[in-house]
Amino acid sequence: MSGERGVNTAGREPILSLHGVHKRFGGLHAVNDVSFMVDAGSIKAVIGPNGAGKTTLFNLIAGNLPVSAGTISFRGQEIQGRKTHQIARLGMARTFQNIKLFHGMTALECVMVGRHVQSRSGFFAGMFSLPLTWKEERLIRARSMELLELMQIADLADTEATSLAFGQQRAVEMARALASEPKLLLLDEPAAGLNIYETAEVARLISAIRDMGITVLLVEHDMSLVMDISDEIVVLSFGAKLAEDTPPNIQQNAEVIKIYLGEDDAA
Ligand SMILES: Nc1ncnc2c1ncn2[C@@H]1O[C@H](COP(=O)(O)OP(=O)(O)OP(=O)(O)O)[C@@H](O)[C@H]1O
Repeated sequence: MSGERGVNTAGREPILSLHGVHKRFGGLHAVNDVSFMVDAGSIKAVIGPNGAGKTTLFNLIAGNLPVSAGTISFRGQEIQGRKTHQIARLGMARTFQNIKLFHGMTALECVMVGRHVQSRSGFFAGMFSLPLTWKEERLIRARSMELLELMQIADLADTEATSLAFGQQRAVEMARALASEPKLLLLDEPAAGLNIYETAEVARLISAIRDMGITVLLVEHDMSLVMDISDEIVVLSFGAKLAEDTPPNIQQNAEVIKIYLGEDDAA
């Protein structure tokens, strides 16, 4: 098959494919006929001005919202219409634009809850504190500590998560998402609210996650982060796909430049 708009799709191995995806909220067409693929092992970014439909698209992919039309295939299975926990069990994890950590839990405990999705006792045991076997508990704790080490916050394992600095909370959230051992990680604005040093650290972490063999799809406003780490970029404008290409080509795309220059907070 030949590629569309600058991207060669021949011989690709998508882990995620969207075909003709629509989302309407009453009269508002928030996502309008969006199609693209995410190659296994790649980092792909979705960018676009405020209100372009990026978060809505993430919510459709992760099952937080039902699609109005179209298909979403993940690891060879159509997932539109499935529940979030069913999609999570297929190997998808996500973080949220607004960090969602549990009050009263340490950083380590937050990551361990993420791990319960994969444990034999399962997600509900994690949520309702049903007893895990001693062996399961020990393995989950050890793996969760490894993830905190990967995120370079192992020394904060016993600190209450919501009392951590913002950048550290993002690292906990990424570790929690990784704890379910996803094949695809969705990151919704991982650099939002971070300073340039924390953003550089997040860029390093995302590349490290990809190097672990995990595919990454991210929504992000920080253009230098997106251009640095992405293999490909999808640009949304008013819910529709405006462009899909490599970072150098997106930077030179006249239509993309136009929508960003027309925006007050263009990067
Ligand atoms: N639950 C909802 N009900 C009605 N309208 C919604 C809902 N969620 C999003 N929208 C609208 O859909 C459009 C797309 O919103 P969305 O949050 O997906 O954009 P975005 O690209 O993620 O924006 P931002 O960069 O500001 O986060 C906006 O006009 C928004 O107001």
